[in-house]
Order: sequence, then structure tokens, then C-alpha cells
Amino acid sequence: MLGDTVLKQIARELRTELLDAVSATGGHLSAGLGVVELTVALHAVFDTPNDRIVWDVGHQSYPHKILTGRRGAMKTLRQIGGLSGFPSRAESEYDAFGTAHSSTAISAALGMAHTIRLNREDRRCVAVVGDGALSAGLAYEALNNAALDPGLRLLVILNDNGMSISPAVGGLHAHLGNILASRGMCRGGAGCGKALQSLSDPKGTQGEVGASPQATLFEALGLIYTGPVDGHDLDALVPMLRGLRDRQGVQLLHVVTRKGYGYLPAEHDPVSYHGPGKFDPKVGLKPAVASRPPSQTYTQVFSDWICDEAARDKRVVAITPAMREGSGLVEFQHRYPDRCFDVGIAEQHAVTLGGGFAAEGFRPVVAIYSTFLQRGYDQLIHDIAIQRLPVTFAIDRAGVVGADGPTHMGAFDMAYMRCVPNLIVMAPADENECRQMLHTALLHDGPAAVRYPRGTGPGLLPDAELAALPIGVGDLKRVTKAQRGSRIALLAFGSMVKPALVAAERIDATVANMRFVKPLDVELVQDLALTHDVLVTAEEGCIAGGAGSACLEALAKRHILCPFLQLGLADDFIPHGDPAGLLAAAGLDADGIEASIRRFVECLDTAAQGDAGIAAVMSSKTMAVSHTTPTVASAVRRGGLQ
Ligand SMILES: Cc1ncc(C[n+]2csc(CCOP(=O)(O)OP(=O)(O)O)c2C)c(N)n1
Ligand SMILES: CC(=O)[C@@H](O)[C@H](O)COP(=O)(O)O
Ligand SMILES: [Mg+2]
Repeated sequence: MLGDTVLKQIARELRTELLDAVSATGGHLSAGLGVVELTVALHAVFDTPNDRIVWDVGHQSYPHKILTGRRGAMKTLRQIGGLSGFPSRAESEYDAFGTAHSSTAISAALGMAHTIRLNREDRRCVAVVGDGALSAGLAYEALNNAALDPGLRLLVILNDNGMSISPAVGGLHAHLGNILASRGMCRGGAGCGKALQSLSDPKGTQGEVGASPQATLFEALGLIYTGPVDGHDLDALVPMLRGLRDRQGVQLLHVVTRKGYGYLPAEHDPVSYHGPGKFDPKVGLKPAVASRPPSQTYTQVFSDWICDEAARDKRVVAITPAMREGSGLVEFQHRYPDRCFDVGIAEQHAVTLGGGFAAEGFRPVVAIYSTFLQRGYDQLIHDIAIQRLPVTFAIDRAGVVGADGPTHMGAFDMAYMRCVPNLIVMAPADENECRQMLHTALLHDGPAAVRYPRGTGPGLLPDAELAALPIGVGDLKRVTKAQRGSRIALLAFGSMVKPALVAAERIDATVANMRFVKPLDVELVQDLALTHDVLVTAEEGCIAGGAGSACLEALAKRHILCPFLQLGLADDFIPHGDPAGLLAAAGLDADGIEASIRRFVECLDTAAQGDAGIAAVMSSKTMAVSHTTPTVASAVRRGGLQ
């Protein structure tokens, strides 16, 4: 075991290393800075990777990465082919469990603890979970399940820094504050809870409901609580972890830390340093420019839109599951504090809360990332769609998000939403259309979703005027001049309209901005199939079950046969990296769309000329579905991406 002085020296170097690395690449910073000492202490006390440490979310795991053989690779963080920004089992044996969506760590570590008991092994499991992550139902499901199992050996470390991305919210936050206020910071011994009080009893005792006059929520649940301990004080932390290491029962160690600790700009503004881009650590982040940049992000478009609607209509309320900044609700909350609901990390609740508002005649807008709406899927169906409740879903980060990688890609929403009855699903081609679609959704007397990508669009700045779009009607943007031969029609959804138009100029194709994934403009699809030789769909989402599949189903329903090419995200997870590079690798930029169509048409021509069997099929215009785009992951594996 390394001496305490050495551990302190390691912590100092680790913090400097972390700051240097993240300021050079961008990534998650303030959470990692806050757990430097905790990371050092855990690795000093536990025998990793034999003992398992499961980092919840994993955005705080960079110090752990640096300590576990990845120091030199930190410069590749979140870039194509480089280190993941989250724990990854594929990356290191020290990453016990892949995480990135929050609140999974206790469940995963509990599963591991069960296997250890079943296998009669001498190993330990630790889940490190933040106070923000503890607002999600999943975490409570795990705690509830873990409690009262004295035979298990599981340590849950609650890293309480009072912060989610924004300041933590809710009753739990208040409860943690009360514990700290009433008990003070403990340094071991009886005041720390039952576990350390009975260190002489190596088997430990299970927490008893109401055992202490100021029982914590955790004790009331049946966990063995220890703390609160200063998470930056290695002299307190290390002995405490040593004391808890071999104890049986589900132990909860309450560690208090400061997000951004050790780098003053991040301590003062942990929100901005949660996930900064590159910056000079000597200077810090540049203050946000007061004037608007020429191109707005879709998030900013949403932000302006909801403020405008709220000024017009008092029934408009906004709900965010802990993504106030990322979803563009800071200004709205500032202007309408009593109409903005940050519910913490609680996506399921966010959706159903919207249902409650809608049932009473309000117009709730649930602002949510595509990837996080996956958590609220049953609520979307059961609580909203079945009852046709007018909830607007403003779905940000739909499509390829980039550096956060496979866990955060908004690849699935079109597929998982278009099968839900009563739900309207829109995908804007540009910023102005985004605003009009959000307005359309809000006016619609039923649930409606608008899915838009991370970052900026083509730059078509939104009109101040709001006009509802006719529901289920696409927009023909370009008509091919070709009279016969390969008359190609490109049916583009959302962000694919722009590259489709560029490709269409080169190959002379018709382009439709489909606008609606659901209800689909079936007439338009069928007309284009009947007047063209080849139909191509393009979407920034998974091909399987996605918008292109909707078009195919529309043709099948009327027995219309047409060679059909579906462009989108192939059946694989998209790795992390620069979004433009990832889109290009998926064949979803103008060059890729053009190349895929040329290949497809060539293939059809060859088949028509060479192979009698296929020619017969083609001449009878039997539907030919072809998708040849390589997956992005396979391109990265082949080293084909720069
Ligand atoms: C299910 C889910 N919702 C939202 C997020 C986005 N998110 C990432 S970190 C974070 C804050 C987590 O707070 P906490 O667990 O306390 O960790 P801290 O950053 O404070 O260390 C949020 C909301 C997520 N990763 N997963
Ligand atoms: C870890 C996490 O889930 C978030 O911090 C996420 O990385 C934010 O992504 P954006 O940068 O797209 O808001
Ligand atoms: Mg926190």
C-alpha cells in the first residue's frame, strides 16, 4: 500500500494531468476534477481490476483512465479511433462496466456482487454514483433491491457535490444537505454511522429502520450508511475505505466533494466546465460572446421559440430532465421561473409529468435529447400517446452527436416513435422549418415530436412569424429534368435535405423534403414512385424501422414496385468522433449520397443487361431493396477514417 504522502503527490499530479488533457481535447472536466482524491483512494484501497469499480455516467472517469494505463492516450480522447469519453469494457479491463447514461452503476455493481457471492469469490464491487444521478428511478430500484441482503458485499459511494450538470434539485438534494448540516463532516469513529461504529465486528450489522434519530434515507431503506466524509481529504478517505472494504452488507459511503475542485475557474463555474471545448488552462474559457453568431444552433432556435410561445400563451410550460443548459432552457427559466420544471435526471417522470399538465389543459413542452427519451419510452406510449395528450416533444441531439459516442447518438428516435399510434413526428430541414414545426406541434391537439440535430443547420435563420405547417404534407424541392432512363427521386428527411439537394444537382434527381416521418406524405411517396425509376430515402437515423422503411411500407401497401435504396445509419453503433467525419463515413454527406446512388443505378443497369434473372425482376419492376453503406464502426475498424 502506498503511503499517504505519496497518494497526495499522485493526486496533485493527476489533477494537473487531467486539466492538461481535457483543455487540449475538450471533454468532461469539472466532474473529474472533483473525484481526483476519491479515484486515487479507490485505486489505493481496492485491488482493481480484480475488484470492480463501476463509475456511474462515467464522465468523471478520466482520472481513473489516466491511472489505469491510458495516460498517454488521453490526447486521443473522444476522437475517431481514440479513447472513449466514458468507461468502456472494450477499452480496458479496469472499466468494469460501460456507462454514459446515468444511474446504472448500482444495478450493475449489484449484479456483479451477486456473481461474486454465487461463485464464492473473494472480490469486491464498488458503485460510484453522483447525487445528480441519484434522482433517477433506476438508482432507487437498485437500492431497494440491494437493501436487506446482508450476505452481499457491495459498496455504494455517493459522490455528493450538490450538482447535476446544473445545481442539483429536489428533495434528495435537500436531504443530503440536511445530513451534512446535522452530522457535520466525519473523520471516522462512531459519528460516521453504524458501519464504522462497529468496526470490531467484521461481519458488520445491517442498518435498522429508524435506528438513528436522524436516520438518513439510506438507513431507512436498510443500507448501512457511513459519512459524510470530505472527499478531498485523503487522510480521512483512505482509512474509511479500508474500513469498509471487506465488510458485508450493502454499504453506502457518503462522500462530499466540490465539482471542479483544484482548478478555480471550474470551481466557480462548474456548469460551464462540465463539458467544455478546448481552452487554455492559464486563461480559462472565453466568456460567451454577447452578440449572436451568424449561425444559430437548433438549441438556440428552440430557446427563442419557447420564449416567444410562452409570451403568447400562458399554458406553455417547459420540462427538462436535468438538461437545462444543453436543451436551451436557461433563458426560459430566467423569464418564466414558475413555468420551467427541471425535474433532475428523471426522464420517465419528465414525460409523464408533461402528461399531467396536458390532461389539465396546459401545453407542456418536454425538451429532451433523443438518446435520453429512450428512458421514457413506455411513458411516451402509455401515458401520452394512448390518451392523445397534447405534449410537445422538442427532441434535441437527434442523429449523429459526435464526441459522446454510441451511448449518446440519436440514432433510434424515428424508428421508435413512428410505430407509436397518435404521435406526430417531424424532422426539420433547416432552422426556420424547425421553428415552424415546433409551432405546429404546440398547436396540434395531440402528442407531437420535432427531432433536430446537435449544432447548426444550413443557416436559414428563422422567421419571426410563426405559421403552422399542414400536417403530413411534404415539400417538393427539386424536379429532375430527365425524361426517361434513370429518373431518380430522393426522399430526404430533416438534416438530409441539404446534402440531398447538393447530390441531386450533380446527378439530376428530384428531391422531396418529406418533413413528416409520421404521418408520412403517402401520396407524395407513391406519386414519386410512379413517376421515377429509382426511389432513394435518406435519413440521419437508423435504417432499420426508420423513415425510409415507412416509405417502403407505403409502397408495399399499394403494391407499387420500384427499385428502392435506403440511406441512413446501418445496423451498428456509431463510434465517437467528429460528427462531420462520422456522417461522411456513414455515406450521409452529399458525396456519400451521390456515390451510393451512382453505385445503385450502376448495379441496376448491370443487372438489367447481364443477369437474365435479375433483369426479369427489374423489368417487372419488382421492388429491389438494397443497402450497401458500410457501417461507420467497420470503417473505423479498418482504419479507413482519419
Ligand atoms: C439518463 C441520463 N440523463 C441525463 C444525462 C446527462 N448528464 C450527464 S452527467 C449529468 C449530471 C450528473 O450529475 P452527478 O451524477 O451528480 O455527477 P456530477 O457531474 O455532479 O459529478 C447529466 C444530467 C445522462 N448522462 N444520462
Ligand atoms: C455526460 C453527458 O451525458 C452529458 O454531459 C453530455 O455529454 C452532454 O452532451 P452535449 O454536449 O451534447 O450537451
Ligand atoms: Mg453531482
